[in-house]
Amino acid sequence: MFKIVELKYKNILDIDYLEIQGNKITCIVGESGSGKTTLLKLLNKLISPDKGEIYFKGRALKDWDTIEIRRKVTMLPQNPIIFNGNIRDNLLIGLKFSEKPLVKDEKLKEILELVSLKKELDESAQNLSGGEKQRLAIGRILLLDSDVYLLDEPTSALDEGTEEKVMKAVIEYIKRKNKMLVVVTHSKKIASNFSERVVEIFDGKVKL
Ligand SMILES: Nc1ncnc2c1ncn2[C@@H]1O[C@H](COP(=O)(O)OP(=O)(O)OP(=O)(O)O)[C@@H](O)[C@H]1O
Repeated sequence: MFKIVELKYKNILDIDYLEIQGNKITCIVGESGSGKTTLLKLLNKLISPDKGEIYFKGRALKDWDTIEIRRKVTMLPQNPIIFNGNIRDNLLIGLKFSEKPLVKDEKLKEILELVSLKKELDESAQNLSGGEKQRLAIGRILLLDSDVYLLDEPTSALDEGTEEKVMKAVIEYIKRKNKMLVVVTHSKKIASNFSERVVEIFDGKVKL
């Protein structure tokens, strides 16, 4: 679904060729500062390559309308924003921003259960723990029903058991809906247990 050809971005990334298939769960691993987040931002057209081309569904990203691409490809940043208001507001805000139809509480409760967040929709989101906020943010983007999800260390604040449970549920959900998933993770366990392909970035290059 993504194809990267002779890409250079500042002195951060230098990728000769990389294909990321749509029907596989892909994990991106590599040491801190190697360029993983930068790669996700390029795929989401938040930044553009200095040289080379990225293709999405066979068409160069530069030829895609930015708004169209963001509707299809959703990136969850490492430190997602939690807005003032309650859990319901925080789940619905992504749909509001992207002008998609809102959903009923029943659906919101389903999503909370999926991300193992045992909280009421009326509870304030500001008091949630770091790991709970991460799960709320995962729930928020799952509601968007995008074609592709790019998750940047989505479960880094969770204990190992919860991390596994949440990743398993998210992956099942994404597979069931035929979506594409790319996850940046530091967890070797997540990469080995859940990914169908591991891409290692080392000093801005894809390690072969
Ligand atoms: N806009 C920018 N301008 C200059 N340097 C940048 C920019 N963005 C990131 N960098 C640098 O590029 C390198 C790669 O950053 P990136 O965030 O992609 O790494 P990462 O692999 O995701 O790291 P981590 O695992 O710590 O999140 C880092 O050295 C970072 O400081």
